[in-house]
Amino acid sequence: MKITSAEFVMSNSNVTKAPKDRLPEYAFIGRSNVGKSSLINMLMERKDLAKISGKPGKTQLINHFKINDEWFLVDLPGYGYAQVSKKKRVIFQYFIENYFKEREQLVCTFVLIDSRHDPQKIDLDFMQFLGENQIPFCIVFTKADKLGSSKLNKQITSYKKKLLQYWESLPNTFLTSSSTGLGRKEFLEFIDGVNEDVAEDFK
Ligand SMILES: Nc1nc2c(ncn2[C@@H]2O[C@H](COP(=O)(O)OP(=O)(O)OP(=O)(O)O)[C@@H](O)[C@H]2O)c(=O)[nH]1
Ligand SMILES: [Mg+2]
Repeated sequence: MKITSAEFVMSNSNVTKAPKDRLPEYAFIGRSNVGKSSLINMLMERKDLAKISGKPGKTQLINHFKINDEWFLVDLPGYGYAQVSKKKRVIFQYFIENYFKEREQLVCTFVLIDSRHDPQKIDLDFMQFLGENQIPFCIVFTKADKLGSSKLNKQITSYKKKLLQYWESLPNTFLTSSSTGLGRKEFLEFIDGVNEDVAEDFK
């Protein structure tokens, strides 16, 4: 897929106010600081389409980007960031949960996992939530540049093994680095394929 346009449409904290266009939508979610916004910029080949920060908790709203006038990409706040006050955290969870439950256009969710980390309860719980709500998802391993190739392979293999303790089969997985562009082609090809598969439903 060639990216011909990528425009920021709106930010909000209420799914009912999200764009009304009937276009297939892809959401990016994961722990704070895992690299959601960076991955979006890497995919779109734009430096600061989505806002990035070294400090966790940068993205605080549901951000819609319209791509090629054909599909939406959604940057979401991270979960599991302890420094955000408890009250705020509850609100985050509520509007994120609502987004996933209510957004009919959502065709696939990308759950981002830092390649260096072992499986963590919060991510496994989130995947469980998606499964229970019949929301299709893929796993995206991020920051692949931070590990040497043998350590990286070992880490990914053991992550998948652990997942198979909870799931009968593995979802699609992607290995990415926003620093090197690793995984960009496969990722965009995947989205292209899903867009074609769902085209009938969006007519
Ligand atoms: N080396 C390396 N650093 C990365 C990569 N992706 C993200 N980072 C860095 O990780 C930090 C967090 O990146 P963000 O893209 O803001 O992460 P986020 O998941 O959107 O974070 P929140 O919006 O706070 O939830 C930044 O300092 C990025 O530069 C990557 O692939 N490789
Ligand atoms: Mg972000």
